[in-house]
Amino acid sequence: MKITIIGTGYVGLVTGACLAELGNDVFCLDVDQRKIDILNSGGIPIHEPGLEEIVARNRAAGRIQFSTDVAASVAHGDVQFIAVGTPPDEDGSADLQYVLAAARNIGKYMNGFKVVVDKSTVPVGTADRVAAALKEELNQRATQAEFSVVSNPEFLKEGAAVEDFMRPDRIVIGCDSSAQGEKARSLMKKLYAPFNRNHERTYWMDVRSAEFTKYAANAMLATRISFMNELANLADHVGADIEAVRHGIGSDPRIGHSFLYAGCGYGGSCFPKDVQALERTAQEYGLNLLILQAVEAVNARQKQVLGSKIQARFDNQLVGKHFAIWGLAFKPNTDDMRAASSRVLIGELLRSGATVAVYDPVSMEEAKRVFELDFYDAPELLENIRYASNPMEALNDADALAIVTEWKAFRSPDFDQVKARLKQPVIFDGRNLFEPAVMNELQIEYHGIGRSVLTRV
Ligand SMILES: NC(=O)C1=CN([C@@H]2O[C@H](COP(=O)(O)OP(=O)(O)OC[C@H]3O[C@@H](n4cnc5c(N)ncnc54)[C@H](O)[C@@H]3O)[C@@H](O)[C@H]2O)C=CC1
Ligand SMILES: O=C(O)[C@H]1O[C@H](OP(=O)(O)OP(=O)(O)OC[C@H]2O[C@@H](n3ccc(=O)[nH]c3=O)[C@H](O)[C@@H]2O)[C@H](O)[C@@H](O)[C@@H]1O
Repeated sequence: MKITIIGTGYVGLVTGACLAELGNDVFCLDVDQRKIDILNSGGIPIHEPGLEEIVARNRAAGRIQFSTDVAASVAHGDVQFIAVGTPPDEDGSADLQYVLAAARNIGKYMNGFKVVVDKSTVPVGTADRVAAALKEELNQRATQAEFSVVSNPEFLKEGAAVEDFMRPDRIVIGCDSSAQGEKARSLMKKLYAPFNRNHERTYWMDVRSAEFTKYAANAMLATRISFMNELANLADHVGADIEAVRHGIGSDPRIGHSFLYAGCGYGGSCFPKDVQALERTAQEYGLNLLILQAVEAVNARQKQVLGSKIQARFDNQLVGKHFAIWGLAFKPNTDDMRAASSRVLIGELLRSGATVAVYDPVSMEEAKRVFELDFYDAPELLENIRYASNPMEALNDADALAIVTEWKAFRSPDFDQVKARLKQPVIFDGRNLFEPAVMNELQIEYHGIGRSVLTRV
């Protein structure tokens, strides 16, 4: 099938590469010449396990091409996927300017029937706006060409994007019931057939429900995390261990084990923005989503939890103190630092007069870019960040270690070395990687999230 993907970011590039891998003829369009140049020279602009190999294999086989040529991209695909960003606007609502610009571009050049697929996460009602933008462009050209706008939200996770796309839990497709909608449905059915032959994992629904499903999923996951984080903070006070509680409740199949990990808050490009956008949608209809307001507030507080624990442990005297930080990305297996908890912690430490040595397996370059933005008002503080060459080296002469991201490489360190390098053996663990009892035996002072068991040496 001939497919065009508009936007070659995380979602667009993974979608394009995976669809090419299944034998489709894929045209990837982006407005960012730099990204297209990287892709055309054999590189990939993001860190995503397994993606580079798939892109290289399909490029060599001539099944995927990258370009900034809008007319050629519209001419290419019978199915046009819109996978551009939908960042938060100033009021938290989803900014649709890129989605609508992509739609207008399709309308400017299309001559025959096109299925236009909203892959981006977009508020309920966006498909109607995309259809209106297409019509407007067609009217301006006095051209009549048929189309159908389909909602096919994406549920992949960064760091596991290829695996998630290739082996989806579910495929949600929203089509309308017009003749064009039926035509679109049969094309989408054909396109997704290799993923689930009997379509046992495809959920067909109306367009608005499909749009809503995406926000409902992210909002539910964010809610579980904030709920557990709030309980973890209570566990710290009452002397319970949130990890034991997590196992205890997760074994109830009505609750399940996934996404119940307490930590130093959720980040990334999606949960924060999608929770906010859903709240704004509700406000447009005069409704307040009270649970989601609390989810956001709890998460904002949770991102400060490591900083607060460190302040308390050092009696609010951080001037001249030095901390090692393991993990900068918002989660493992990505270099993405959007809304990462590390940024809140490092902001707190530096602005309180401390210095830090940071280490992340892949986000070191991204960190330099991001910290310039975070400390635009106090650039002298950038001098107080040292970029370590490996996790152990980051520990040298630090007053404590703080762990923000649960990279595998941090899970079984040589604790003798950890103790030898730190000034004193103190660990603040924002992802509950270690067992308090083991830390106790090792004579390491351990501050987890909701683990209550605290040992002082
Ligand atoms: N990142 C993720 O894990 C997931 C993201 N999503 C959603 O997918 C959408 C895309 O997200 P990402 O891929 O992370 O964004 P991204 O920011 O990585 O990529 C978007 C790309 O679109 C390009 N672009 C913008 N306007 C364009 C236009 N008119 N024509 C062609 N290209 C254009 C940009 O240059 C950029 O390369 C968002 O709505 C997001 O919420 C959904 C599921 C997972
Ligand atoms: O819409 C999106 O873009 C995507 O958002 C999330 O994916 P992602 O943001 O890549 O990462 P997650 O693995 O969901 O983690 C998000 C944040 O939650 C935190 N988290 C996750 C799970 C948990 O139990 N506890 C917890 O604190 C992680 O550390 C991370 O900061 C969803 O999991 C995807 O299904 C969805 O497609």
